[in-house]
Amino acid sequence: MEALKENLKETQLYCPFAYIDGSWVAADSGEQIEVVNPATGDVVGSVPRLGRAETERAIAAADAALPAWKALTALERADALMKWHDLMLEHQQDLATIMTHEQGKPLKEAAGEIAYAASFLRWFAEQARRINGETVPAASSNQRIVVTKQPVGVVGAITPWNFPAAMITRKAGAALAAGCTFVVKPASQTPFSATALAMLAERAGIPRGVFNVVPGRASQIAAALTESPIVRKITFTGSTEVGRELMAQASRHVQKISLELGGNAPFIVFEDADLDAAVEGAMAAKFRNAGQTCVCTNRFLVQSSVVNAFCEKLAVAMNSELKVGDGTKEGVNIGPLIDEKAVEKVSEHVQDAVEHGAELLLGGHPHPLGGNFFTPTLITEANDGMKVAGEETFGPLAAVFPFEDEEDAVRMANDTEYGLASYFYSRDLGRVWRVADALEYGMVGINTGLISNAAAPFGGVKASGLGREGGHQGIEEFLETKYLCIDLGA
Ligand SMILES: NC(=O)C1=CN([C@@H]2O[C@H](COP(=O)(O)OP(=O)(O)OC[C@H]3O[C@@H](n4cnc5c(N)ncnc54)[C@H](OP(=O)(O)O)[C@@H]3O)[C@@H](O)[C@H]2O)C=CC1
Ligand SMILES: O=C(O)[C@H](O)CS(=O)(=O)O
Repeated sequence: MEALKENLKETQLYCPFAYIDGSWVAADSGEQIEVVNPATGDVVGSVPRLGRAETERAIAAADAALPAWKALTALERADALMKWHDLMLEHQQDLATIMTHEQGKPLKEAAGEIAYAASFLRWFAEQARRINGETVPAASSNQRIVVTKQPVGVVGAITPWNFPAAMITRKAGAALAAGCTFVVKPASQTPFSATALAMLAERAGIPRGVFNVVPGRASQIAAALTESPIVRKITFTGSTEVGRELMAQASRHVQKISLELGGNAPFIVFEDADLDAAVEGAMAAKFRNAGQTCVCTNRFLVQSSVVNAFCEKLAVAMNSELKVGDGTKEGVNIGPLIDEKAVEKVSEHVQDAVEHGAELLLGGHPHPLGGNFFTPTLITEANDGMKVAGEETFGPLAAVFPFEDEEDAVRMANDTEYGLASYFYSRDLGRVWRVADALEYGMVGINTGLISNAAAPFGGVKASGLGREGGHQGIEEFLETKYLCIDLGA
């Protein structure tokens, strides 16, 4: 715990409390969640383990804060979000240090996430002032049809450990810009990024009750959020399994719901691709956050005529560019996985693939550093009978599946229950449009391995979720449409 605070310029950003109605509070039970550094196993600190009763108080606080917050002008809300944005960037290094200690990603990558997270506050501050209604030609001359937009109200959010700041601001930025108030349960493995955000929201002048952070028992907090008719929107990022549960729970009060769930991204390399560019894109799409992102490539589908050349180039890049270690150490760009269970899953996928005929070209085992570190791994001759074909690995395993022709590639790419991100490399214009049209995914990276930015509608289809975050679509998730029919009389 001291190690983290000693590394902060501003130790007050280390906030071991929940944040409800503008107060820093403990759990009613006094229970705590211990947070462990995934690289060292050291205790980073503890936060309160809240439950149903505290969450109900947070919902009540958000409800009480709603009228005044939504009555502000769009410009006033935008200004508050921009102050929060500026404070995030002012404290970028401290926020990154907190994140690396609790989530493990290398400091440079954590600082990048802080900038990415802040970009959502700026994006939605701009969007706040462009929530437009419309008038529609009425059927009769003495009537007027007006369509207006209003905030949905109190929002309940549950977020994952892999992007502990960006997944909160991607939701809270849109919600607050729309005039909603917000209660978020962060992942238990990464609560300090969330409480630091609350500290900065408070300093930005965001009024008490507008933004609340409730670390604690996931099922109890989710129950409190979904059983409350005051909560009008549920927004979740995490596994498809939990997303399905929340969708069912949200049906009780017909709450609006956005789900950003799991993925199984294909990365298709056609024979007409620029192979060097494809390898550069592959490194970005596979190894960001040590492979622990929902948009990371899970399957490399490579045309058989270029599969050997691609694998050779990718192996060279992996060997020369990837350095595994503690994310606080200079030069490290592959940190630990989040926990032992994650290491076991990657090991299981590698072992299963080899047992079913895959050829191991690089790595294939936990890293000599031990603990939660895993050696970046490359296998080829993968096929659809392997676990890695259908399950999200969520780790540094690059699995190469050869294919024969374009039709084969599209069929293989779409052969999954997921539909979040996909990528392909081709320099044939006709192929680019044919494949982009045929891929059953919410997002398609074409000749690039990095697609995430606040200006674009991020989200998936099928088992990867519902709704979009970012773009102009992102704020619509927190608005209701109201239709006014005005009769002007005789
Ligand atoms: N589409 C996207 O943008 C993203 C998708 N994901 C997906 O999530 C998975 C990995 O993330 P991970 O955090 O392990 O996912 P989980 O779904 O396990 O956890 C996500 C959040 O849900 C909470 N949670 C866990 N169980 C329940 C429950 N029964 N009811 C309500 N909330 C619950 C967790 O709380 P607690 O921490 O206390 O257990 C955490 O805050 C992968 O499948 C990944 O692809 C992850 C990030 C982004
Ligand atoms: O949690 C995730 O995986 C993020 O949604 C991925 S991204 O937005 O950083 O690309």
